[in-house]
Amino acid sequence: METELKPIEWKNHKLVLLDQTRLPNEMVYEEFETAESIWDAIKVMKVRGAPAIGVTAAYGLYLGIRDATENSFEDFWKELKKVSDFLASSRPTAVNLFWALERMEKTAIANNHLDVSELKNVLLKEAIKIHKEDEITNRKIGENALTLLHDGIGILTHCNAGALATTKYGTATAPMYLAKEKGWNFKVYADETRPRLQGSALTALELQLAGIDVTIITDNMAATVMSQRKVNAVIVGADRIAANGDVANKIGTLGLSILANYYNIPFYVAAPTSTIDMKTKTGKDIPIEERDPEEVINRFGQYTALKNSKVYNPAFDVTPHENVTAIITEKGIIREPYEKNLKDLFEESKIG
Ligand SMILES: CSC[C@@H](O)[C@@H](O)C(=O)COP(=O)(O)O
Repeated sequence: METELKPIEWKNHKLVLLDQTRLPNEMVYEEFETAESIWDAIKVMKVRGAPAIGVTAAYGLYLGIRDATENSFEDFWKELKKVSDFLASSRPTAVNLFWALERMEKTAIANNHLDVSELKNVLLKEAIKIHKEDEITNRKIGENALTLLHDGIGILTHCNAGALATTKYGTATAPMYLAKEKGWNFKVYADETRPRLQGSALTALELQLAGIDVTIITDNMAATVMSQRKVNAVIVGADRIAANGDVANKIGTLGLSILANYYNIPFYVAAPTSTIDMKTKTGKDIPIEERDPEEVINRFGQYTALKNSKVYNPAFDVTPHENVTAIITEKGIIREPYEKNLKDLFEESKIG
């Protein structure tokens, strides 16, 4: 098995995605050339994780307008907006999807004086820029996060906020890759993350391939490892952070934050500023995706409950900002009062 996983690649004028639904057993790379197939890849989670969805959607938008025949900007814009709105309907929670599409739209508007063919090239360049920036951003998140950690630490993480959820390093896992580079001795506990098992199938896989000491636990074992003092910090990613610091992330994150607070363990959220949605006031305003009940009751083609069972399957939950020790971004570490400090960060960094 290859040791460096490449979740997203732009190659020979096509988008190549590592099909994450087949991990950890098979490494299958699939090529994409249409917005429709990319919409489907996001929906069925061949590609998943907030930053990775954003990067994929940016390429998807380019692929959706690449063969457009419109000559005037006005007609081209109508087509572009149609493709953008379509891609935006693939998944509702991770704000990076909307952030990347908006950035592509703004790029089109800023270059509306160009020939449509030149404009298409500018849009491809912007998608590639979004892709490349993600790697740099994650490394910076890792460097900032490392200042809060120490050699010998035990870290618990949930879902996959790893390299597979981004383009490299991940967000929650970025300090782990950097700690490994520094030769630190540390242990990671990866929650299995029911129902789709991103923790065991993806996080444990990528950390193991990187030679990082990772132990899988089922979600209901988190309290035990915390009570046994095996964990000194919890680090998770985020799908959307509201302006007041409330964090939407993979279902189960809220429970972990409550446990971490009970056991006095710092609870960190590692995310790029593109995951912070200043237009969403609080966690209550974040749309939470509900997924197919089959994810809960059908495991690997076998029912584990009666087929007609009633099932509730929210894919994300919201952790109130009171439970978050710090939000680690590429631009710095943010603490309470989140509303003020996030506002200052956006104003000082001139984001948005
Ligand atoms: C850096 S990825 C952050 C989040 O997107 C991640 O923690 C998560 O919840 C992923 O959910 P998924 O449903 O697998 O897309």
